[in-house]
Amino acid sequence: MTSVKSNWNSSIKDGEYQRKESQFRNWITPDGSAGISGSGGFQAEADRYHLYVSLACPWAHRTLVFRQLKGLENLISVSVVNPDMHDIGWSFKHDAESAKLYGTTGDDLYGDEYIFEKYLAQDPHYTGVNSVPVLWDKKNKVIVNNESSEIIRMFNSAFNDITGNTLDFYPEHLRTKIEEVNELVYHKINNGVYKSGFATTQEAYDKNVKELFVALDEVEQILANNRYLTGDELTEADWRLWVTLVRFDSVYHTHFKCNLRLIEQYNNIYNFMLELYQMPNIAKTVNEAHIKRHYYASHLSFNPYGIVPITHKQDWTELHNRNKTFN
Ligand SMILES: N[C@@H](CCC(=O)N[C@@H](CS)C(=O)NCC(=O)O)C(=O)O
Repeated sequence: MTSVKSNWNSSIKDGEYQRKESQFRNWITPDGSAGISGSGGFQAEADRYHLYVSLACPWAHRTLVFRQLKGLENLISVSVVNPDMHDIGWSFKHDAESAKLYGTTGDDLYGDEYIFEKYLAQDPHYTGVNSVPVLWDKKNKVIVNNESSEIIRMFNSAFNDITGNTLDFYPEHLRTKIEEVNELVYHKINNGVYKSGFATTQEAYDKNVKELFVALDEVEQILANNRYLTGDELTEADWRLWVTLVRFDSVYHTHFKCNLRLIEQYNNIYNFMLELYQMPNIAKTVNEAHIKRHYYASHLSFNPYGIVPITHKQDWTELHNRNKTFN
């Protein structure tokens, strides 16, 4: 059928997981001028752009969160892949049951079967990673961008004139601080859980899992003294951490062997997680069944029977203590 291979095993070097660079780096801008990278021609418009996501993927999750925060729900449409990802990557397998359980939609725009078809449509010789999220231009039928850290920055400001939503999660005066926190959170936590879980040597696992928990201790301390990671304003840095937190106790702790502690055991981090979860329209971006099914049933080399464990229930709607601590 295809020579496309989508497998985390192909990204291992010296026992350690190496995340590959995203290749499509165009920017949507208010007037269609070129952004920080890539080419111009992608003007912010209602109903022109589309997101392809998995609800399991923390990187894709960031883009869904920003779609909500910035009031883009009616402007940017979404398709959700099937949680099971095997050799040829994300599929659009979809029926009434998967829709109900995992929120799948199929490729409701083009009827493709796999995500890789989007990439091959851009370049029949494409050999990069067939990842989600994909930000798609419905007008020109091209991929705009497949790097979530950039997609959230576009969403943060490019559509402001259309939506009138001027909330700013990357404010000028906090940028240095945000970048500093992102650096720690990305390498040691967001990607740290993957580097722990995908390690194929004891050394690589030991190193990464230790660094992960040192970083979590550091974050716990920051959140003891500050409501949010960069002070008293909620920024992209917080949301970038949060997508990993909501997957931690049910997946990373067990599946990726990040089991020194649960997030529930960190007073500040856990309450911070609850506070963000309870913000308007955010809870609906979390699909626990899709998350668990993806990780446990897709990485069969280290969970060969694809058994999805029961994980103990947490009530994320319970009262958090952040208002009391910081008023
Ligand atoms: N740099 C990308 C990373 C996205 C990514 O790694 N997505 C994973 C799912 S969590 C994926 O689709 N992987 C497919 C593959 O590795 O073949 C971003 O942040 O947007």
